[in-house]
Amino acid sequence: MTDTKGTGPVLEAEGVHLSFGSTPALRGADLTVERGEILAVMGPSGSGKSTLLHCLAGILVPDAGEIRFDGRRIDGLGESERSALRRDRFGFVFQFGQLVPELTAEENVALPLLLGGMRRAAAVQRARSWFGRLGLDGLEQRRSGELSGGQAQRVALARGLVAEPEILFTDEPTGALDSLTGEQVMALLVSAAREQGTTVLLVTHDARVAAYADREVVVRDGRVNSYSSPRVGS
Ligand SMILES: Nc1ncnc2c1ncn2[C@@H]1O[C@H](COP(=O)(O)OP(=O)(O)OP(=O)(O)O)[C@@H](O)[C@H]1O
Repeated sequence: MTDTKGTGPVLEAEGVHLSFGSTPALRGADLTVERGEILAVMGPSGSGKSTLLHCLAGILVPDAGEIRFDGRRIDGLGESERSALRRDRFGFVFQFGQLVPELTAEENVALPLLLGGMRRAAAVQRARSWFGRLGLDGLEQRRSGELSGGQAQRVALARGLVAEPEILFTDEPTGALDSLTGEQVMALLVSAAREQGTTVLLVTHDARVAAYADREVVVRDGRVNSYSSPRVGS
């Protein structure tokens, strides 16, 4: 599938509408995401940020409009194709790391590789290489209940990036952390994503979190209606 990788925008939403029953969540959302950029999606509570992220990631299917990944429409794909796309090309980190409690930290990180068909020994070895990088040395065998919030979120970050996804989708990744720990997680997220050229879509309320992005957009009433200038030097 990588032969479809082009040079245009990596992800686009055009005229996307989605309602939950009679509640309109997206009302003609347009967004273009450039390859390799770190984009913060901001906006008030209930404005449609998470719904937009879920449409772009192929989790939700819009009622109308188009979603394109690498120039190819994904909104018309069936559930199994969208699920393969999410597994093979995308990574995810949410507010509460959502580690599998029965698995050790290193098994959690290895999970996307195992789901992608990598042999267990190779997957665990690759997962382990993330622990030093994220300041998690010695925690490989812990289960999620034995980790602090910041440690668990760094494990979730390693899991989101271990398969070198083209896009990392992340929704309030530091929302459950105190501000210092949140800043550390953001700094690690940004440096790891840049190192491997992963595009990041970052939904957040928090201007301090958005400050790590190259660019910010604001969602209001289901539309992406305000663009800030790209940061100098980005
Ligand atoms: N599963 C759902 N069922 C019904 N309504 C929903 C559902 N998910 C979202 N909504 C509604 O859609 C609208 C947009 O929600 P969304 O979660 O995308 O907003 P948000 O900007 O991410 O909000 P927040 O910042 O509070 O997380 C809101 O009115 C919300 O109540």
